Amino acid sequence: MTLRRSMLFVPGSSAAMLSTAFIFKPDSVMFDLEDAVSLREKDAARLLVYRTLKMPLYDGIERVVRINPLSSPFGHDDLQAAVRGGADVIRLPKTNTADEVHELEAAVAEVERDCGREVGSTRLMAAIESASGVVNATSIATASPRIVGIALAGFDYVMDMQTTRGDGTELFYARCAVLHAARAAEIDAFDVVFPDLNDEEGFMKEVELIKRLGFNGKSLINPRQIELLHNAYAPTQEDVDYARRVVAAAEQAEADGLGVISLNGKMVDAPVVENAKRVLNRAAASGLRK
Ligand SMILES: CC(=O)SCCNC(=O)CCNC(=O)[C@H](O)C(C)(C)COP(=O)(O)OP(=O)(O)OC[C@H]1O[C@@H](n2cnc3c(N)ncnc32)[C@H](O)[C@@H]1OP(=O)(O)O
Ligand SMILES: O=C([O-])CC(=O)C(=O)O
Ligand SMILES: [Mg+2]
Repeated sequence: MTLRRSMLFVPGSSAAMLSTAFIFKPDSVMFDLEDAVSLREKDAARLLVYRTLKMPLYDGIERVVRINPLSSPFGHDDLQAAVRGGADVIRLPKTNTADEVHELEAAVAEVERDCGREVGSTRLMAAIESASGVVNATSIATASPRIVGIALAGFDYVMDMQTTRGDGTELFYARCAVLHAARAAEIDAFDVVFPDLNDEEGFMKEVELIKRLGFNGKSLINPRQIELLHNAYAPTQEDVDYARRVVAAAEQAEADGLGVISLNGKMVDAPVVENAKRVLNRAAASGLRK
């Protein structure tokens, strides 16, 4: 089971953060060349990220690079550095249409061919940051077999919608649309960044909501948020005990030739058993909640 609960943004212009972020053990690290980097620092950041990718610091952590849009003066240079550096995933920001993914896919294949990397080995991710992106989420999610996930990017999205971040009501439709597009395409779905580092309660409330909706995880901006997020996604001992009882009861029912059965007054049928197995797999992959 590949866990993608936490995707930690690391500004590509910060040599200090680039050389230490692995310590915090996010599931994925995202070296940013886009909005965390000022115009003056774009070239230096690209070089720093390339050098970081070439170092063996991030073994066991998925390395994502957020490039600038291909229509910007930086996008193609960013892509060269990221693909040649050996990034696992390229994250395209501000994705509005499937055609932008097709354009990225073709550009990545060309760099892969040029640098001798296996064609198809670089994965893609699209960030959806506008009303058009949300409306086109399904075609974006299915635009390329290289796409491993789509992410909702809340800050640009609320700007486009002429509103601001609040209690989550403003993101409700977009979250559901992005999530359904991802699930229909059988790829991962990532929720927005939570900006207030001191509001732990607000962060946890948001995490509970997106976990309940079905997101795989969130983009994060600060290492303090990683442990909280991983812990919230980990099953409890109680969840695991119950899941084991469900699986054992289902195996007994199967041996007895029964379909649906009841366990302590609760119906157990195929999807319930499937869910119990998922809980056990997740516990094996992530450990139990502390
Ligand atoms: C809308 C968007 O596009 S969001 C995506 C773009 N934004 C980003 O990439 C921002 C990433 N995050 C950051 O730069 C920082 O966390 C900030 C600016 C938000 C807050 O910074 P600080 O107030 O210094 O955070 P904090 O006090 O928690 O930092 C503690 C330590 O963690 C480090 N740290 C903080 N954030 C990160 C990070 N994202 N990656 C790696 N290390 C980090 C700090 O450098 C500091 O290290 P030190 O103790 O060795 O000095
Ligand atoms: O991609 C993200 O998660 C962050 C971002 O750019 C936004 O919220 O606009
Ligand atoms: Mg953005």
